[in-house]
Amino acid sequence: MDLKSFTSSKYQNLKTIITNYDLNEFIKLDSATFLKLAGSSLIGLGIIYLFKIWYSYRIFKRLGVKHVNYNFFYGNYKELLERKSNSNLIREWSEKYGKTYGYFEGHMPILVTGDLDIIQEIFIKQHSNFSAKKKRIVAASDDHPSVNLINSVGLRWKRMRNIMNPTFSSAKMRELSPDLVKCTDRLIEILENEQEKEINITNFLKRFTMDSIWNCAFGVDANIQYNPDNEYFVKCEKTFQLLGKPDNLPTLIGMYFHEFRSITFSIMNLMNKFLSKFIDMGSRVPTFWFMNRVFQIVDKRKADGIRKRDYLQLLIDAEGHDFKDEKLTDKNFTNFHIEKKMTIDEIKTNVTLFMFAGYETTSTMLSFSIHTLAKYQDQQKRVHEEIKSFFDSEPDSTIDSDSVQKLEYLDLFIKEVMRFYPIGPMTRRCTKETNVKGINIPKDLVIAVDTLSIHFDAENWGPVDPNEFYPERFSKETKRHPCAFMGFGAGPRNCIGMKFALIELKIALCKLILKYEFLPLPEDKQEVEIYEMFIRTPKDGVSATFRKRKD
Ligand code: HEM
Repeated sequence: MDLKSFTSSKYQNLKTIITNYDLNEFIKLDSATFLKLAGSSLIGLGIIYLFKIWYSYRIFKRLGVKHVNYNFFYGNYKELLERKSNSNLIREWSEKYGKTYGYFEGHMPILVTGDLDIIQEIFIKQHSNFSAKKKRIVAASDDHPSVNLINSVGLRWKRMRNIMNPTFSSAKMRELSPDLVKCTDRLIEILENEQEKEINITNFLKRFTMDSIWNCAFGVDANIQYNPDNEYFVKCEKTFQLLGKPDNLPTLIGMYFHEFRSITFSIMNLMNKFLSKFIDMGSRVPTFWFMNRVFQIVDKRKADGIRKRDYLQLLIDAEGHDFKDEKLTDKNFTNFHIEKKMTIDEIKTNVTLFMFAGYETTSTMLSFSIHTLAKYQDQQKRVHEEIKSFFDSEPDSTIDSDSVQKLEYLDLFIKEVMRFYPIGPMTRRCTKETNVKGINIPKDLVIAVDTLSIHFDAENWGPVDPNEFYPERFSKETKRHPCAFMGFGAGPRNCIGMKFALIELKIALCKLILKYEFLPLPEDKQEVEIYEMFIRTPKDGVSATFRKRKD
């Protein structure tokens, strides 16, 4: 008997007992008997929950898949929390257990895989059966009104993605390009005073990225780069530092009792609503400040009726009422009519997502790019030569979203940086039981991709040693597996902001490299220490010394 039928038969028995019980007798119970009854019910529930935990730990045995040794209740959290990078630990496990195996976060099983064919099945060929991602530690239920694109499931995800895809088209990028150039010019100007001394350039790149997002996504020019104490920057940066730290009760509940993640979220939401009546939550909790600020921008834009040609406007144009997503069934996504509409809650939560998904990722990739230019001086020379000769020989071309896309070597360089420094494991959650290459993946099982192993596997990236920085390996002539490069994920649910991120990176790098030369790194700065909370970032930022070019 499986767990579902076991629980259902127990439930039926309980129902019969309760139905046959005489209510008058129940009312007559004295308090001692009542306490006994309540106590035994609690013990009963505890036993059922313990049984559920025990049963969860057996999953990989049932699937015929190896798993990492675990402790009851903690699962593998002890090892995970001790490490600065989950990706590194997962890579070590892969060396020991093979390409596909399991581990446990608390008692939540995670199936890890570095097998490209399995990934292709899950991320591309059968993606509608894996239409969810791993839930955040404290997260709304899948059908909550405030769920955004990253956390949405099934047809709701499909509807939102259909609406949001055109907001990242080449035409849209052309419109956003002047703002990106403006923000880059500010960065160049500020760096002028920092020449010929070692600085932590990550701090400057972070402010640049945030400036770009406030301008391009929300239409707000908040003077972030010129003032390090700018409220917009400080509050948003704090939001990222606080997210997901395992030192508060809601996070601990979410980690060890993953079934209660949504309930914890709802309780926190209710508490926030209640407390907001008495205290200014925005001034105490940076995340609330940020959300409130963005929500005000949306409300004001709607109330004023002013139209802007930006990301937010496209979402506002898709506003609709009284529509429903069909439930995900066993057919694939293409058989459904999907409304191109979003509720106002969805608009707010998705415009906020631009910051959550685009800020740390882009500033981190920019930091790693600068580190690589300084570390590999021959690469810097090549990239510089290409940019210089392109813009010298095409005097009419200015640095914008179109021209930077014509620089072939710069493109290879950025991809190789992203191969070297992938942002971390990416996940899918199974939404319908599916057999993938002989493994019968049950509904709700989370699958995590071991990106680090894939990106450094000689089978995927040879013949030149994958530990060598070699951008030419990305040249069009060399055919690779479609899932070998996971820098922006894979399949229809890959990174929606990829085009925006690449253009931003390219505009910034073109301008920086044309103006400044990054000097070789001292011996002790050759390697960057990685820290991984949500994504793999340089722990203490990236150091750089640069000077104005004479040529
Ligand atoms: C260099 C910068 C960036 C990197 C390396 C990056 C990387 C990624 C990766 C690896 C994923 C997961 C893909 C998958 O699971 O298959 C992802 C998803 C996503 N990214 Fe990015 N990203 C970057 C910039 C951005 C920007 C600027 C935005 C702005 C909106 C953005 C928005 C998103 C969203 C919304 C998703 C979820 C898509 C979905 O679930 O449908 N990203 N990104």
